[in-house]
Amino acid sequence: MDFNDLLPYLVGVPVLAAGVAAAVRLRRRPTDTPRTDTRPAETPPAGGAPAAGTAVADRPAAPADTGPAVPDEGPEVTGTTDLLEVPEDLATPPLETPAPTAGRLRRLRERLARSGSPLGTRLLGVLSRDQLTEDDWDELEETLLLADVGAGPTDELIEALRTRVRVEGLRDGEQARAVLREQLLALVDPTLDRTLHTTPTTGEDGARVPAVVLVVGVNGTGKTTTVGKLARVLVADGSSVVLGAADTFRAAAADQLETWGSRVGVPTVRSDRDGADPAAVAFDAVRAGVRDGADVVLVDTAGRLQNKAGLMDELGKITRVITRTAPLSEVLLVLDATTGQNGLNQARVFGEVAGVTGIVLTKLDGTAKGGIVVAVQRELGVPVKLVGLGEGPDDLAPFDPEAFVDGLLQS
Ligand SMILES: Nc1nc2c(ncn2[C@@H]2O[C@H](COP(=O)(O)OP(=O)(O)OP(=O)(O)O)[C@@H](O)[C@H]2O)c(=O)[nH]1
Repeated sequence: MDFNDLLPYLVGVPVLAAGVAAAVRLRRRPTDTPRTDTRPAETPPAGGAPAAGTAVADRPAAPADTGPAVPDEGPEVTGTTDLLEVPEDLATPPLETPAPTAGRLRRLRERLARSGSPLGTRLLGVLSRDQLTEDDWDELEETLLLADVGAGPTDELIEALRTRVRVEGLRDGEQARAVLREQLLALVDPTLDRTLHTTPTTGEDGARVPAVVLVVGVNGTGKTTTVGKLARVLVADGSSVVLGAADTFRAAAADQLETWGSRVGVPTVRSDRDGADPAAVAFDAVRAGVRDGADVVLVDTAGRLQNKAGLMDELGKITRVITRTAPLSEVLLVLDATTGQNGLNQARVFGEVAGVTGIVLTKLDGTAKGGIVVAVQRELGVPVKLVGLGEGPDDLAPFDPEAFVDGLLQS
């Protein structure tokens, strides 16, 4: 799906329809209490036995005790998720209507203006001077490096600008702006495919399989918030969504996710046991998505592991367990735009272990250092697909290179 195609005419009807459908699904298999499984966390179930006592709810529900971890290898794990009965008066909360995504990136202008003089404006200030001296070129270079553009892309841009100034000359500010805009755009690379793959596929047996989006990144970068915002975007687009709260490290993360989902009628598969096996939750979420005929399953993860080997183990296991049921459509790496070089180091590690297909750059509203967009794309060789522009529920925008560069060059 291309978010830029998001239909401005989307209003409450599809949202309400999705919400009602979610509520109906929740009541399809009522049980009096959540299933309880008291087996120890690391004991693999006997062949084909349930993997985890995870629960599905579209609002915070009674804690479900979590069963054992999903065996990484071994017998196939069969349907495991129990559904909680939702009391009638709670089952139909008022649903919100997410804002259309078209044009959201325009908000970047005002957010960037609040967080200081954007990179493009500072560059333009130097480039518009009469007769550029070597000191001016040094200043341009320093500005780019301080904005986290990275050494390689900075050299490229300076070289391209020097050539254009030499060949064309810069007559006035307007021309300087046009040249800078063109060169910044080339650096951000409008040719990269930024489509977010969220279309269901058909399995070998002909069955419909939801698109599965795995969201990874270190803690605090905004993963859970991004999953919640993305669910809203998808619902606005008319897709049915299931959330998987595989960030089992922080119990509140599941509550947070469930709250995001319930606001737009999207169910959340979760465990309330701290430290439950994240792969078990991810597995159950995907199975719930298949069973309910969902279009997309979004899986939130913890990313707290201190070393690369641990991270590789955990993400590897989650991936293997998910792909027993459905292929991964996207692995989105969430990065905090304000963390600069540190964020790049994280990106490198996740890029190596997680097979990242797209980057979500959050907190772009909190920095005028837009250069991180360029640096991280170069570092990982994958495009920035979405950007976070604030803490509001609809502050997630599809990344559009032109709108981004225009935001940087605002006067
Ligand atoms: N300003 C701003 N804040 C954001 C943005 N995205 C997320 N946040 C905030 O960042 C904080 C951390 O977000 P979470 O979604 O909890 O981060 P997380 O990566 O899931 O964290 P863990 O669950 O601890 O791993 C929250 O206060 C969010 O509101 C954004 O685009 N802009």
